[in-house]
Amino acid sequence: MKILVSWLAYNNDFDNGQVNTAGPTYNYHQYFFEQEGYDQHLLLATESKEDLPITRLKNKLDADFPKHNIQPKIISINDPIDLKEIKTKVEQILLEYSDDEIDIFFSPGTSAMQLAWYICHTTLGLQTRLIQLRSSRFTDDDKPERLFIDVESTEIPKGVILKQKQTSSDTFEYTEDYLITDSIKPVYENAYKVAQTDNVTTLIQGETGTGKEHLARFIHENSIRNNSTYIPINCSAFNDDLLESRLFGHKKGAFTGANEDKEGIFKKADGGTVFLDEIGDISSYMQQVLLRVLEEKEITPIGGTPEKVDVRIITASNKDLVELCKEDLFRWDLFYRLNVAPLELPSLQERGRDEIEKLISFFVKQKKKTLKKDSQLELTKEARNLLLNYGWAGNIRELENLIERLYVFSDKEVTVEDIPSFVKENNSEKSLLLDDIEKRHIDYVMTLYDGNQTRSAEAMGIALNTLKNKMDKYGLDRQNYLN
Ligand SMILES: Nc1ncnc2c1ncn2[C@@H]1O[C@H](COP(=O)(O)OP(=O)(O)OP(=O)(O)O)[C@@H](O)[C@H]1O
Repeated sequence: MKILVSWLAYNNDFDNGQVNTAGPTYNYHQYFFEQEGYDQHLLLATESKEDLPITRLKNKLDADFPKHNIQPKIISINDPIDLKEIKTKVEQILLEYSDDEIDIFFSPGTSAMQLAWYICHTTLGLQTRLIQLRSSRFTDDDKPERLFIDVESTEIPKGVILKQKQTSSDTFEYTEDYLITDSIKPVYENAYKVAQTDNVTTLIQGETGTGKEHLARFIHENSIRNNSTYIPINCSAFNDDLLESRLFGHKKGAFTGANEDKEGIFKKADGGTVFLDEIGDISSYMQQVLLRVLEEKEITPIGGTPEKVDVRIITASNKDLVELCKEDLFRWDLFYRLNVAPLELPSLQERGRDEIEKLISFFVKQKKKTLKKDSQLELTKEARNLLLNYGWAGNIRELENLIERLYVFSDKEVTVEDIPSFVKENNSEKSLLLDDIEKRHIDYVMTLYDGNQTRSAEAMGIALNTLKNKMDKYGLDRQNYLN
């Protein structure tokens, strides 16, 4: 079936109490309903005084377009600008048509109603399209123009509930535990938005040590669950039996050694957040169990009966889950359920030297405090360069650990001798000549900006001509960087 759904436009669909034939609903029927071949128009109105107008509008449409199937539906809404209430109601309606093609006529309604459409379109994973009309007053041919609102929808679990924000500020606050540099600012900004939307499952992807757990905790702390429990668990550390028991608990006597009832993490975190790290490593059996938990919102302790839980689930993986799905090692349906709000953290290499430098300074200051040192470490230029040229396969964690190690083993001034040999060995393959470093850096930045010399020069803080001259000098060809 092909359905059109829209709200009654209480002001614009009427003119002095009469149906406005230039109004959005009438216009839609006049110009687009038959052309699109709809089977039904679900015309929504809120209770109270709108029941009369909706009948009037339906009668007029029935008379002028007898073939059009119009189904008025009164929806009980206490407050037409209460987003949470409206969203819950329209979500239920849309889910009734989950097998159908649904065109949402976006224009009529309050802004909360429009926002509810938008959220449903982007999060419910249904076959919806958002449509608005440009009034004939603004078109060349005296006919309204139909426009599709181009936003990607994602395939995600049904029943996402937006809880209204309870924090007072619109953006997150920085604390001294975080360093949010340019490249990860957008990730944290998105994570903040994710945090404001309750019950949305998040998948954080990124190499080991890039800060996935850090980000998961940030989401919990900025969510309405921040006063409840947050429990992280590394799924790869357990076999199936142990993981199942850790997550869902067990009853006394469920297996040898189960001498008493034991609560699982999901129960302990009821009302809070569970962070499942290394989710790509769980077996197909556990994938199936987890999928059921996500679908039913209930857990079954080993040897027990199902129990409802209210837990926000954040997951992370340093493996590419799409690749795992393609290789049949991970279930697509579970992937879609987890990947409702994907977040990806870049590696230190991708973040570049500038940010590595900032992270070094950040941890030098932070560790002075946490390790209760009297004086702050200072790195000689050569020592610092060694760190900047290192590969950092272990990302932020490796960098943080190294600064701690330097605090333990070095005097106030850190020289090349203090830098561990694995860092120096990694560096020795690369020349430390300034020209070579500059060449490598230009190569890196040009790759980052796909050969765009203007942006690369800007990023490096040099003139475009200077960049061109240097590229000539080092024999770097712009063509090689174009995609
Ligand atoms: N934005 C940040 N600011 C300051 N420190 C950070 C930031 N992100 C991560 N860290 C620190 O880096 C270390 C590694 O981070 P985290 O444990 O979150 O990485 P991870 O990606 O979860 O690692 P793994 O894949 O091994 O589980 C932690 O000690 C964390 O405190």
